[in-house]
Amino acid sequence: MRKILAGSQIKTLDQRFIQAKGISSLELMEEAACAFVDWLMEQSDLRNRPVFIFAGKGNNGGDGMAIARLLHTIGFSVTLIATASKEDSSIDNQLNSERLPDSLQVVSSDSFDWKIPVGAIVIDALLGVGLSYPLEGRLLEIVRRINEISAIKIAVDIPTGLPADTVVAGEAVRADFTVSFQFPKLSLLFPDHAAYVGRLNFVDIGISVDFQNQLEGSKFLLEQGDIPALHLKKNDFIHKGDMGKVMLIGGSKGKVGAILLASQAALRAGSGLVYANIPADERLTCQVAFPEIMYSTELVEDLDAIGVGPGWGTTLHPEELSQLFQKYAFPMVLDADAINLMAKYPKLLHEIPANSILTPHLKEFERLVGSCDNHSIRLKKALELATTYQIIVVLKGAYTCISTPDGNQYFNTTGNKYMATAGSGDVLTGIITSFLGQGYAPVQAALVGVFHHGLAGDIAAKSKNRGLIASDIIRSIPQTFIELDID
Ligand SMILES: NC(=O)C1=CN([C@@H]2O[C@H](COP(=O)(O)OP(=O)(O)OC[C@H]3O[C@@H](n4cnc5c(N)ncnc54)[C@H](OP(=O)(O)O)[C@@H]3O)[C@@H](O)[C@H]2O)[C@@H](O)CC1
Ligand SMILES: [K+]
Repeated sequence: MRKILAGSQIKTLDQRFIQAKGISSLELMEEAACAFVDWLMEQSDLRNRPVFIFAGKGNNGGDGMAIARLLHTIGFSVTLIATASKEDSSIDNQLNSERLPDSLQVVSSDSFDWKIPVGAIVIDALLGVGLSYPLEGRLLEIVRRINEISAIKIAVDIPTGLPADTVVAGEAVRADFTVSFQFPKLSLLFPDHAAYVGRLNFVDIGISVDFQNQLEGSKFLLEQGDIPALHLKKNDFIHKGDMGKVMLIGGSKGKVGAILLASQAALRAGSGLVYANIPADERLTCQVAFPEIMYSTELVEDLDAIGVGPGWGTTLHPEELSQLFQKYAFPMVLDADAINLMAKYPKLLHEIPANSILTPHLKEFERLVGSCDNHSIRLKKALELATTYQIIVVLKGAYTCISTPDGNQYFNTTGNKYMATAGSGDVLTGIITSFLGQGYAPVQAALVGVFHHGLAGDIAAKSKNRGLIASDIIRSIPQTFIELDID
């Protein structure tokens, strides 16, 4: 699993890597520039446009110079706008400046006329992870102008002005695309930075995951390649009892749909037996509509896992949750109104069975821990919640973050904006409950559940776009197992 390194660690890693490989930092920069250009060439709608590259004084600027040379060589019309004098620039920046062919147009930012045609590409190579204070003066002016013009803006490594690990203070480049080298930087995953980062892409510059993982860190990116190893193997002799007997609890009158979505999702994720705990007078209709689900108004015995909360109602007595904690003293999934109930009666937090999985969206989370000014604070509080109560906190949203009792945080890479639709969270509750019931360790159930949920949403979004509804996610769950080659 890829570690998310701090901005300050990237230089160390860089140096260790070039030493171990016996290459120069200039060669690594060339690798990065090539990876950027390869990415650009793969975007068919971005080809054949004039390119304006703004280069700063550090190695991000050096990347910009190398990119300018490569694009010029393959026939792009390139203008390079340099913001620093050669003497002020980093060594590799200077070396790349010397490599620029005479035929490439280079202008100083002080004399640049800002005549950038609509539809042109603007490449931001002003500053990278070396940013050490908020933008000011001339550089701030340049960034403001870049943000005003109507062009396709692509940030190299990180939009200029964004710190690698914390929330932006002041201004930053508002990119349409960010092409980041090798390591995910934490701040690129913050919802606060959506308008700066645009569409995020990682490109490989040859530094292996093993190499990255030699550095300290407790934050990880959860990617497709990580998932198969997290799955339990099922042999050909299993029966439905081996696939877990689970119950979804919630679904008050008028909100039964929430529990039906969760129950169907649990079945589609592989559960052997699924009970939906719903009001008695809703039973008949539901039974006809969804015959694979079993219905009960009682708390069924011998369950392997439960998921509590979707559509449960907002007028519950804390005893109702306390009773579940005592009866089923195993890790369980707690969502929606179960979380709202804990926010109302915080003493319930002390009673949660260890390793239970809470799946709040941002608002539910803030009801629980108090309001947070930004995502950096939210992430800190999520980790605190997980370690204090020895639970797993799944903070839902883009790059859903899973905080674990041992202090790790995992950021999911599947999912899309079209999944922000009614019932999407209920589906996630069903999927995680299903994996818990199948015998997955709670952290595994959360990681795998979040990934499959997002992947099902990605598959559904291909044909449904903004018309995607929660049932489309459920229908796509089986395809996720096929795509990941999980039998
Ligand atoms: N392994 C990798 O990932 C690879 C990384 N590569 C690339 O290197 C980039 C990192 O390069 P970098 O360290 O030279 O930092 P970068 O941001 O270009 O400039 C730092 C300079 O800016 C200055 N400065 C700081 N804040 C400022 C401000 N607000 N306003 C004005 N100036 C400010 C700062 O001054 P100082 O803080 O020292 O006073 C220093 O002089 C990385 O993002 C990637 O693009 C690839 O080439 C190869 C592989
Ligand atoms: K940049």
